[in-house]
Amino acid sequence: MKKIEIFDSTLRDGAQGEGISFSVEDKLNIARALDQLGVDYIEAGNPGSNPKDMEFFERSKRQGFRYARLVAFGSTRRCGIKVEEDKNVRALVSAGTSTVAIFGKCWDMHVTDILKTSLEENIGMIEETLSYFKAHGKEVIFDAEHFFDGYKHNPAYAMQALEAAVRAGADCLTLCDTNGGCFPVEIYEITQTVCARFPQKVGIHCHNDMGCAVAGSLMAVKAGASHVQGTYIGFGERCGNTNLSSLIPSLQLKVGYRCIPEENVRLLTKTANYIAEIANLTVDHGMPYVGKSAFAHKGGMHVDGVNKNSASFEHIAPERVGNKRNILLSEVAGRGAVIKKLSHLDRTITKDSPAAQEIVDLLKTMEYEGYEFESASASLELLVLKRRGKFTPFFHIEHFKIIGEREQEMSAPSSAMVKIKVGDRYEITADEGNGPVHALDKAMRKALEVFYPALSHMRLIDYKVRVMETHQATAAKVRVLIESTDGQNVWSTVGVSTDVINASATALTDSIEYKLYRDANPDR
Ligand SMILES: CC(=O)SCCNC(=O)CCNC(=O)[C@H](O)C(C)(C)COP(=O)(O)OP(=O)(O)OC[C@H]1O[C@@H](n2cnc3c(N)ncnc32)[C@H](O)[C@@H]1OP(=O)(O)O
Ligand SMILES: CC(=O)C(=O)O
Repeated sequence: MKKIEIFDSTLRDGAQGEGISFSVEDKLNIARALDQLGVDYIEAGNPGSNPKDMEFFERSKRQGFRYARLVAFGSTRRCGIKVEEDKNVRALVSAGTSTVAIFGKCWDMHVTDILKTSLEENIGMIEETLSYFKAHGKEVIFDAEHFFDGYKHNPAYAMQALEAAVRAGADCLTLCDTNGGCFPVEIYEITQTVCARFPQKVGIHCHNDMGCAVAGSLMAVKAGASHVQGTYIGFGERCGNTNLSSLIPSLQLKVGYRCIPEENVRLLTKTANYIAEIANLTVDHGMPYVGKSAFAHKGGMHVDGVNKNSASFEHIAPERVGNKRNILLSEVAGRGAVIKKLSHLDRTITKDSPAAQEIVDLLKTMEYEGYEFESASASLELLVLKRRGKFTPFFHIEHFKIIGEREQEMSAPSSAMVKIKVGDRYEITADEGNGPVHALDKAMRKALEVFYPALSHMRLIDYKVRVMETHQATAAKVRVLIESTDGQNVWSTVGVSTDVINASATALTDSIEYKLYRDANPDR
């Protein structure tokens, strides 16, 4: 099984992504997670750039890594000075890593227009800087910046830059599609030419400006590259970098290369969510392999197919990458989906029983009226239980009244009064809140906690209102989606009405009923 080295730059190129700002602690936590996953290199920053990166390298000297080597990143020396006079070079040495990644110019236009120096001087900058690090006993990865664009404009000069790196003893020649504008087929052809010319290890570093970074990297591997750089969930400068959480399983599960230890492949999804959490992002639902929707099936025929043979609509088993299958119920579902998702509520329902068709019809009618059950499965379960006569109400709301004030200075501008019935007992309570829904939520729970103390552990974590039929302006129907938790489980409910308070009351009632039902039926 051929080994492909994985070089993760989440902490360096990833930190160049808009909106990303890691603390030193964040960086240490991400580095540990990447090491646990088993990547070969963690490019952790640019010590000449800022004190945070320098502190990271200082603190990581006390940190042992099992699989990964830490890499400090920086450029070739500045023009017209000696290597040892360059403060970025000195910072790289003091970072103390055994591996450095040094980027150097390979596109003649960059030498003349950006560095504003001669083509010969740039070749000297590459050779002297890399030689300096080799003399300091470092493993040196040469990041051949803009290599593909440079090669397309002046192939002889781009090759001269690589030759300079080879003369200096570079351990790896990483070809960069810095502007992310090359087609995968160009990357394939040019990488193949480089691999044929140089016996050294060849690497690839792609940016995603055409949405082709993973494709370009896969093509480079096919052409002979054995070292791939990227960021773990793809964020980085501009449109980001090769997404390693897509690339690793593609190479390892489909082509048979070894990128990370086999037993760690199932950590891919967990690692993606962990890094996203630290970066204050959510993993894009549609992200290949690790996204929430990567194995979500919604179309009725797809769900039917997956029920019969999961390979019919899944390119790999989700568990292999630590993800899971999700069946979504909506107006595009069929009986197969209903059975898969809801038969645990009533074991007498089979695909051919009239009840299955009744539920499908109900679902489609209610979605036509504005409900959306895909993100409110708790409401759907309650609906089915009620229709099947398997639900005994825990309470009944006799009525409620909301009073709102426009006073700016009031601490709680809304109040709610609620009368509920539990068995043959009544409870009337009132409470106030920041707005009418908040006040209603508090008043309802205050009344119900008298009978069901466990409700004190429950709270709302998300509240969304979507206006439908906007052309009807303030008379339009609204859909309210509520997400609740009791610290152990999370569930979602929905309400629809032309009155936002009524829609909220429906979603709130479902949310409380669902909690009480789950507590009373723990094995359900
Ligand atoms: C393709 C890539 O992603 S490369 C990495 C890019 N990453 C970053 O830039 C993040 C870290 N950068 C920084 O913190 C700062 O840019 C620093 C500290 C490195 C430099 O800051 P400053 O000295 O103020 O320079 P500034 O950022 O304005 O300009 C970059 C300088 O580097 C030079 N430079 C760019 N690439 C190279 C190179 N490969 N080799 C040598 N010098 C280079 C530029 O010519 C320019 O030099 P000049 O100031 O003489 O015109
Ligand atoms: C080195 C690097 O980050 C690039 O060329 O894109």
